[in-house]
Amino acid sequence: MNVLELKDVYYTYQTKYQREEALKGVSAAFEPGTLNAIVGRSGSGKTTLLSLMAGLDLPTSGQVICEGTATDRMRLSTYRREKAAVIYQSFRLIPLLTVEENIMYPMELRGMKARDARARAGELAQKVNLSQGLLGRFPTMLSGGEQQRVAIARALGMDTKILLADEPTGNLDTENGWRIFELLLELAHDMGYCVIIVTHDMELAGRADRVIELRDGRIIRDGRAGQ
Ligand SMILES: Nc1ncnc2c1ncn2[C@@H]1O[C@H](COP(=O)(O)OP(=O)(O)OP(=O)(O)O)[C@@H](O)[C@H]1O
Repeated sequence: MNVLELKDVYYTYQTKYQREEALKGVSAAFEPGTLNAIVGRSGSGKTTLLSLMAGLDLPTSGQVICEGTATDRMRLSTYRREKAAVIYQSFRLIPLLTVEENIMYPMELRGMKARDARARAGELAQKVNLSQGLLGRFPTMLSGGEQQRVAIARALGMDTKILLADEPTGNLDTENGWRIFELLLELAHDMGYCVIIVTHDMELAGRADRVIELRDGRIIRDGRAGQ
């Protein structure tokens, strides 16, 4: 069963002076329990595609369908809150909040009581292998790999089935990059998340369950790693 489906998706950036067709008829379906890598050279449309799956905008034509409902049939803010959590290359943690508060933040926004959110934050920290001793620190007092784990724990607190990540290892050294990739793989295989990452790292992509390659806004390869 698909959790997310792209149906003939087109996206055009229209500025005052020019028109850029970034996606030209992209179709694909994504299943829970899988890690999918989107690759392609610079400007091929990867970030644009991820943005549509994240509900930041609607396709110019075509549909992004999540669990049977197209994003143009729901409020995008609801979609973003309930359906797809995003992890960024630059972590995007809130510097004035502690690690624990960063993880709690989206849960509290959803109306969870502070006590429950704190307990859940502790569980999620454990899930992403962040030691409890780090919970009281501020993000700047952590390594890049640790900060990305906090960002992943925060995303898990959104309770979505879809996890999107734009270059999640892009700011990390090779070893930490692999560790984060392995964590994402575990979240897909052991916890059933549908994980979709954009990456320039072909070695990492080769370990994903599936690799989708874009060129000039079209899919030119879609298959299991190594095919
Ligand atoms: N805000 C924008 N306004 C106009 N054109 C844009 C905008 N953002 C992206 N584009 C264009 O859309 C196309 C796809 O861009 P996109 O950022 O999706 O590619 P990408 O594969 O993620 O590239 P990179 O690997 O360099 O991040 C490119 O031709 C780009 O110049």
